Amino acid sequence: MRLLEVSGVSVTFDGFRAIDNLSLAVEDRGLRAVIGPNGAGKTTFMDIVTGKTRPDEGRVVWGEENANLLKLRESRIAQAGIGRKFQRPTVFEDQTVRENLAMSLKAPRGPFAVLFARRAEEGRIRGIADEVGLAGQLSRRSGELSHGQKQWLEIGMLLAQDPRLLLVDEPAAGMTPAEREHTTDLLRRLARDRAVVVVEHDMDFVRRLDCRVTVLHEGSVLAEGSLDFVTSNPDVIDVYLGR
Ligand SMILES: Nc1ncnc2c1ncn2[C@@H]1O[C@H](COP(=O)(O)OP(=O)(O)OP(=O)(O)O)[C@@H](O)[C@H]1O
Repeated sequence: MRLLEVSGVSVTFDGFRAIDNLSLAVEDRGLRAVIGPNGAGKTTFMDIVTGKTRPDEGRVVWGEENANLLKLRESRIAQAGIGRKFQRPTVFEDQTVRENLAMSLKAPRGPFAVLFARRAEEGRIRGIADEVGLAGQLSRRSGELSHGQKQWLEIGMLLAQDPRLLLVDEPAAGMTPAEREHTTDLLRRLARDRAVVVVEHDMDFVRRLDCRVTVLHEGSVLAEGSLDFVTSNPDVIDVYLGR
């Protein structure tokens, strides 16, 4: 099923067209990599989807009901199921891994929910920690984690909100080879039952993701397909790889 559809979107900053008639669709499951040269519009694309930037024209529709995301505030879009992972981790360093995850879980409502909430919450926290590979780190102060572990914790914090679409900005940056491998496995696993869109510069990392690739250039889609397909496209070689 089609989860997100961006069509004919344009954004102009001070007369400069950062996004130019961009159309791009994302299915409800699976991984997608978005690549492209500096200034291609990758960050602005994510800003539009998350409601941070409003386009001048075009449509952005979401979910079964084709909800118009352009009418929703940022907080509403997050609640609708779009989670965004920025490049630098923003975990609470003085809190433990468990406390960081607990804060991100949806607050249970109602008097009966509260009675059972603690045990259920611990189960969720353990489940998420397991999923991102931090099961042995729950009691550690987050500030002591490695850079990669902080990134995984932040992904865990997003998972606590059950997103249907995860937008992940340059996850491999600053990671050791072992951390990259773990991150690739994690993203691929997460994409089994949700949509995961990864913006990434590192071609080796993209290759290991082994997924459909969208190449952006000057604010629109230049090519789309497997990595081998797009990297053999002469236009892509010209604007991105050949330099
Ligand atoms: N708020 C803004 N005001 C003015 N220009 C902007 C603004 N945001 C982005 N731009 C410009 O829009 C273009 C697209 O930027 P964007 O950050 O989306 O590209 P990118 O593909 O993410 O690049 P990078 O790979 O360097 O992160 C760039 O030329 C940038 O300078």
